[in-house]
Amino acid sequence: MQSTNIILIGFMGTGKSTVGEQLAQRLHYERCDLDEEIVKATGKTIPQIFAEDGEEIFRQLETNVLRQLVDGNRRVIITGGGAVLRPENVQIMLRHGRVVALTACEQEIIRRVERDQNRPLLQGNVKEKVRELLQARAGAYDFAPVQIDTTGKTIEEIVDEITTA
Ligand SMILES: Nc1ncnc2c1ncn2[C@@H]1O[C@H](COP(=O)(O)OP(=O)(O)O)[C@@H](O)[C@H]1O
Ligand SMILES: O=C(O)C1=C[C@@H](OP(=O)(O)O)[C@@H](O)[C@H](O)C1
Ligand SMILES: [Mg+2]
Repeated sequence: MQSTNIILIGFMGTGKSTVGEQLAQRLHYERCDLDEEIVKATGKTIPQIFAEDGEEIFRQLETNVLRQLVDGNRRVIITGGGAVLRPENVQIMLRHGRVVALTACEQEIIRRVERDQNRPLLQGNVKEKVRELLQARAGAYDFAPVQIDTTGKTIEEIVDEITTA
């Protein structure tokens, strides 16, 4: 595998943060998580940013952090599920790394995110929110040349697939 950045995209709960950590360890790449960098930069949690500043500010922070992180090499850049919504971000990703999309079926996504309170867009009826957002974002992750279905796979199997893709 060439030395460059690997950029993980995918809907919430597809395992970007979990897989990214193992992938970075395996390849001896630096692990960079957009959400974590935003939290560090603002001193606020993600739900706090959404509640106090709104989604638009969060999206701007996401773009700013993405721009900074791609300016490096041998990084596993873990994005949040909505980072692909800005065409500007898609261009940055394609220009600066190998973009890998993780997918999972709807039931599996719901099972994985159900008990997590950290996703402001999924508060309330999680099943309904996931269904609505999956529809609204249909096709948004298709631009990645590598697509990996994570349903029923272990993290190790997914990392294997990414490193051999
Ligand atoms: N392949 C997998 N099989 C089972 N559970 C998984 C898998 N990948 C991630 N998870 C679990 O799903 C939840 C969401 O994973 P996370 O890595 O936070 O996803 P994302 O960053 O894409 O939102 C976590 O509890 C994680 O342990
Ligand atoms: O899909 C989204 O819009 C979001 C996904 C989250 O990251 P994960 O995909 O890691 O859950 C986080 O960035 C924020 O809650 C918004
Ligand atoms: Mg994540």
